[in-house]
Amino acid sequence: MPNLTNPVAPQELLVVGAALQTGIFDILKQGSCSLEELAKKLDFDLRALWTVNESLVSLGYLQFNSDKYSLTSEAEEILFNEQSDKYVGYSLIHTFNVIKAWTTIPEVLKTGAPLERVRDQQDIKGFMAAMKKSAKETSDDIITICLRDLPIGSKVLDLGGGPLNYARPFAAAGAEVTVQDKPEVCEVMEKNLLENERIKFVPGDFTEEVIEGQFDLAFLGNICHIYGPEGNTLLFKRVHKVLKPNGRIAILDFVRGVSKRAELFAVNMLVNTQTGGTWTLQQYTDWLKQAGFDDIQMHDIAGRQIILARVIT
Ligand SMILES: C[S@@+](CC[C@H](N)C(=O)[O-])C[C@H]1O[C@@H](n2cnc3c(N)ncnc32)[C@H](O)[C@@H]1O
Repeated sequence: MPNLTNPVAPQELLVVGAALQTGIFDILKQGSCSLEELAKKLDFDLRALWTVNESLVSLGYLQFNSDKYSLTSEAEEILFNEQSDKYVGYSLIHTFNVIKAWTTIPEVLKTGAPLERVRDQQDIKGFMAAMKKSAKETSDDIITICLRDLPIGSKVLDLGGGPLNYARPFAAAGAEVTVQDKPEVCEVMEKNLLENERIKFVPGDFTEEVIEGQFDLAFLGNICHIYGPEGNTLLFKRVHKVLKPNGRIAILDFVRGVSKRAELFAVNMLVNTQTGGTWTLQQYTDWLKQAGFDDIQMHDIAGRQIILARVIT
């Protein structure tokens, strides 16, 4: 019986995460395969694949009938049925990658820098799915707070908004949304836009430049934890330049000293980024003021904080 929440079985998470990351489940979703067919499609070692597959059979994710492996109905539900309460889907790849990264803490403690890792398309898919899952329950409240008192049709810049978790509800609320994200993310996510969605993708690294414009609101959702004090101050200054007089900046993140998750989440940033971490309200206030913002307010939404500030005119 699959049980991904069983805390005494991290091995289950690791073997299922690896099978999802490497595409074993994706191929079996298309139809059943013999060991040899599956090994050929994925270019895998037979003994290794047999060992992993048999462990997945014992855990209830795969079944083996008439010399072929296929997904069990429970695995289909957990991994592929977005309507199910049990759905975990590709976000599991992200969990798998987080675990891999956290095992490097001993090395990172010595060097202070994350270990080099190459991320493939499957990793990006996993990351996007995890972001979607975490935004699902809170996006409506966040959009309401951000757009409060702004006119319908406001221009919104969503920095790092590639996963579309907030861009979509902003657009549905009547805003005209521009998303700036990394080119590789834009390439994957632009294909998911629906016809007539008022969202424009602009590929580009915002640590180099922020797209020009005159925006009513700049939304920085879960990006300030990726960068350090210097990077965030610079980013806020760049954002200030592309906002209208009286324009608003909204920062969504775990604020250190307020969110119960901030300290532990900072470890994830330690093992994955050069300068990232979680920051206090005082730090955000100082950086925002240095960049020319004032009227700073903070709201709590389900354990995350949203900080709003206004361009001083
Ligand atoms: C943690 S995700 C947050 C996604 C979304 N804003 C949300 O809150 O669900 C960070 C996003 O910022 C993007 N990002 C990070 N650094 C960036 C940079 N320097 N330039 C452009 N995009 C960046 C990533 O590609 C990713 O899509």
